[in-house]
Formats: sequence, structure tokens, C-alpha cells
Amino acid sequence: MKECTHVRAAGSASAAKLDAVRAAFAAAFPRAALRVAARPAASGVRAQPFGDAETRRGAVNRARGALREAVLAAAAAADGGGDPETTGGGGAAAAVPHYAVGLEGGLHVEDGVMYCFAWMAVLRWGGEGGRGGAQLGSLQGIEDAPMGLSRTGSFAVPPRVSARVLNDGEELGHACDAVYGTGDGKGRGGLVGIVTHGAITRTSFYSHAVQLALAGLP
Ligand SMILES: O=c1[nH]c(=O)c2ncn([C@@H]3O[C@H](COP(=O)(O)OP(=O)(O)OP(=O)(O)O)[C@@H](O)[C@H]3O)c2[nH]1
Repeated sequence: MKECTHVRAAGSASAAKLDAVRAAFAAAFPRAALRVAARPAASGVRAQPFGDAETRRGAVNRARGALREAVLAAAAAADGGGDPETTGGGGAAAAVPHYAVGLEGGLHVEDGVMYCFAWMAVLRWGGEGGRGGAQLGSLQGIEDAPMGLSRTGSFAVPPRVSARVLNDGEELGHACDAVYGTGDGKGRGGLVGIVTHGAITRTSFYSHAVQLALAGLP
């Protein structure tokens, strides 16, 4: 196993997503000194994606966007420009990452029931089995970086919440906050935390799928 893994947790500064990436990589690389940093990146899809294809595309776009930003920031830092936008990564700020991860939550409706799920995309860049040398700091090849994909399970969105999403066009997290008033719709617990009474949080919901995406890397 690797001694050190730099991960750019993509697309997001979401605490739930960052925690999920940390937990997944810690499980996959138990002896690694992990450095996980947020690198918000555009999903390129709607704020509330519907269906597997759109949601998966959002995850892939976020992973690639985060990797692109991280590579550019590392190059700027090497030139003495610093990396002020990176959060939560400590010493990872100037490092070219070994992996980039994109996580995107989505919805679909089947037989009148709305289901919630999320897709994960993990890209390998540097490190063992990844790129090396000068290529690491170049944007060339990002589109072809080895990628692992996976999806969480699905759970049914309570009708009071799904009605707000369908009728008022609200994003799930906002609809969840409006119905339950917990303010955690976009937080670590999320709707999955509410419907499972805390047994599964957004963090644990995402974490197993990040591990599966990592396992699927060619
Ligand atoms: O998969 C999920 N499991 C949950 O239990 C859950 N509870 C709420 N949501 C909402 O689903 C939407 C898309 O999620 P999403 O990937 O766009 O994340 P997000 O908007 O929170 O963060 P960001 O990464 O966009 O900043 C957002 O409105 C989330 O709040 C959940 N998604």
C-alpha cells in the first residue's frame, strides 16, 4: 500500500462529501498518510440532476474539473504563486494529487415514487500505478485518466419532500430543510440521515460508493 496519497475531493466543499472521501480512502489505504482537500468544480449539469446519466455526468465533470484545478494550482504554487483557494487540505495545497473524486447526488421517479441516490467518479493521476514525472503537472491526458465509477443504493424520498422538488422545482436539500427544519439537508446527515433515524448518514451513504469506485479503477 502507498505511504502517502494526495486526494482532491472534487467538486465540492461539502463536509459530508469530504468526510466520505476521507473515510473511503482511509479504508482503502490504511497505512497511507492521507491529505484530502476540497477543490470545488462545476458539475456541468442541473443543480438537481435527474436520472443516472445526468448524475453520473455531473460526478465525472466534477472529478475532471477538480483534477484540472489541482494540477493548475500545483503548477502555480511551484512558480511561487501559492494556492489560496484550497481548503481543508493543510499541506496538500501545493501537491499534484494522486486521485481526484467527484460526487453528485441525483433523483429519479419510478411508479410515482421519487428515489435519491448519488454517483461517484474517482480518477487516478499520480502515485503508484498513476502518472509520473513531468506529465503529472501537465493538463494533458486528464480526459483519459483511469476512472472508477460507482453508485450508492437508493432510498425513497418522503412524499412531502418530493412534492416540493417536483411542484416547486426545489433542490432536494432545500426541500428537506423546508419540511423538517433541521437545516441539515446539505449537511453531514442529509435526508438519508432523517429517514434512517441517523443509522445511515450522507457521509456513510457516500463513503461505501467511493470505495467501490476506487475498487473499479482499471
Ligand atoms: O445523495 C444525497 N443523499 C442525501 O441524504 C441527501 N440529502 C439531501 N440531499 C440533496 O441532494 C441534492 C444533490 O446533491 P449534490 O451532490 O448536488 O450535493 P450538495 O448540493 O449538497 O453539495 P455540492 O457538492 O453541490 O456543494 C442536494 O440538494 C443535497 O442537499 C441528498 N443527497
